[in-house]
Amino acid sequence: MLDSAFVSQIVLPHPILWAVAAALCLALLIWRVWTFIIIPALRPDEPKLLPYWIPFLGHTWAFFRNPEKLINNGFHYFGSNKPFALTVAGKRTVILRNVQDVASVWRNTQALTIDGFVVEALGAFGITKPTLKKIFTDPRDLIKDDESQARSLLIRENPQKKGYMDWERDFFTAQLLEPDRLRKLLDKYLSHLQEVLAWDNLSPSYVVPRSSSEPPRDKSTTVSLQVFCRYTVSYCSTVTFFGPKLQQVAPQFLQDYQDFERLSWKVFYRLPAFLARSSHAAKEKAIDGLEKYLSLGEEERPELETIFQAINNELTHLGVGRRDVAAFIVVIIWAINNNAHKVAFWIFAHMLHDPAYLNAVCREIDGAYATPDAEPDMNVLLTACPHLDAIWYETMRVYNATSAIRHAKTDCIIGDKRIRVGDQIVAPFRQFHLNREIFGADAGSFRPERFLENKGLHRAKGYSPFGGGYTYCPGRLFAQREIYLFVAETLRRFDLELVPRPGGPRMPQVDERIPSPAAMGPDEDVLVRLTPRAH
Ligand code: HEM
Repeated sequence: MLDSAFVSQIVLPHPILWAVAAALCLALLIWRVWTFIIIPALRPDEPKLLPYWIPFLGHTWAFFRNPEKLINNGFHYFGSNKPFALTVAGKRTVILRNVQDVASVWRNTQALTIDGFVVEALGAFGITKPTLKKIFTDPRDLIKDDESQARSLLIRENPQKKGYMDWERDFFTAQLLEPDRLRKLLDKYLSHLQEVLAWDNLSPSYVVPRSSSEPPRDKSTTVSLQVFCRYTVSYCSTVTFFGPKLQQVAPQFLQDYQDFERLSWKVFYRLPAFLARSSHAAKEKAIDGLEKYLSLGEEERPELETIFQAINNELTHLGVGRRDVAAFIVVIIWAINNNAHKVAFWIFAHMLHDPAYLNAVCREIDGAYATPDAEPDMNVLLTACPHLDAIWYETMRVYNATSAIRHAKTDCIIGDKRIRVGDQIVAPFRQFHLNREIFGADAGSFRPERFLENKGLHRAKGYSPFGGGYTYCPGRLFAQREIYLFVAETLRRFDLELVPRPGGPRMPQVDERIPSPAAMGPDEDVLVRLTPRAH
């Protein structure tokens, strides 16, 4: 029994508070019925909105925290493959589930554009508003003096008078897909790879110091697989595109860039400044280094690749300041590296946990080297290494959380649903990649053999690890070839062995705590012993 004196002391909320609380609950209920039952019934041609409880906030938190889980919830809730909608940061975000709908989004370049997303992403990386305006303006309105007009590709070689961003897209595609240019880039990449994988050049940044209790071994070393992949890929691509001068004028650049890249998701997902201080600081340092490099005269950095030389020149012609140019280029360096080293990590990690598969890949790769000291034959790597192909396709299927993103400039119809101006459209490719109807009942498991059993599977509709439409990754050929070279040169030089871990071997899983706009990272590193191979 409660003490009556105690009961008399309990202060009950004032009746007015009860009334306010009841009115709020009633208003919320009416809002829910109106928004999620009445409106959908009145407007059957609109994408249905996944119900939520807090007006305005909607699905924002869940979308940034774990978009895949939220989207899966939506798929299960509606149980059909029609587009449905979320409310993210106050905007209607339409999610596509049908491969045909994605194809019609890619085709509809009149109504649907990536520009809004580009502005948001570049803004998050610190590029200033005036620059964001300039890159979408007709260049003839910005480049006025005769000398700049005579030198600018945006004026001279741009018959459709595209704004900088659209011009850059075409330029990238021409530079990175043209066979001769691609071959030259890869020749450079290979020479840097050979230099950086030479035994005496292995970097202390990924070598794990030997513990005093470990028996000394003849010529073998333990490395962190994560850092080995991140370092090697970023080093080789940076020297390929910028030459050794960048390292000379900004010796910290590579480290600063990697520090930034590790935390870049915080910038990309626009975490509040107090939660993303270290990532912004690392980004600013990387930009400092690049700015210093760009301030050299052209003759002092002759190895800067045409692609970046042109970006630097054209942005400068438009009147963009050097700091913004440097920030712009750091974003592109991020696009080049951020996915590639994670993909390489998963390929190595799976092979190390499946020795039979590793042996099969080693045998294939040996066939690409005519003699022990020869260069690898790219043609053999690309056409006569089915196990390497299969593990590449499977890694890109399972570990790539990329999406196609578009904004509606005008109303249009996708999958018989009305898309309105201002809507954001998202096609989450991983949902297609894990679709059992396309990849079989075990679509959720990592099994490269599916690509050996069905040789055309990588051409299946719904398999789009490099996106599509007018933003189809222009680096796709370079990416596949650089990773094949990295795998080939590593396996050719070293015997790879898992370092025993407490509890026995464990294949890392995707780190779900860190949201990823593309290739996903592991929840645990893998330690690998490298021993020079006897040929
Ligand atoms: C495994 C590595 C890579 C993956 C998984 C990947 C994936 C992607 C994806 C999914 C997109 C967006 C496509 C879309 O919006 O539809 C993209 C865009 C882009 N990628 Fe890659 N990429 C990789 C490597 C590279 C490399 C090595 C380069 C350059 C050498 C590169 C340059 C770019 C650029 C410049 C864009 C922007 C395209 C635009 O907005 O028009 N990527 N990439």
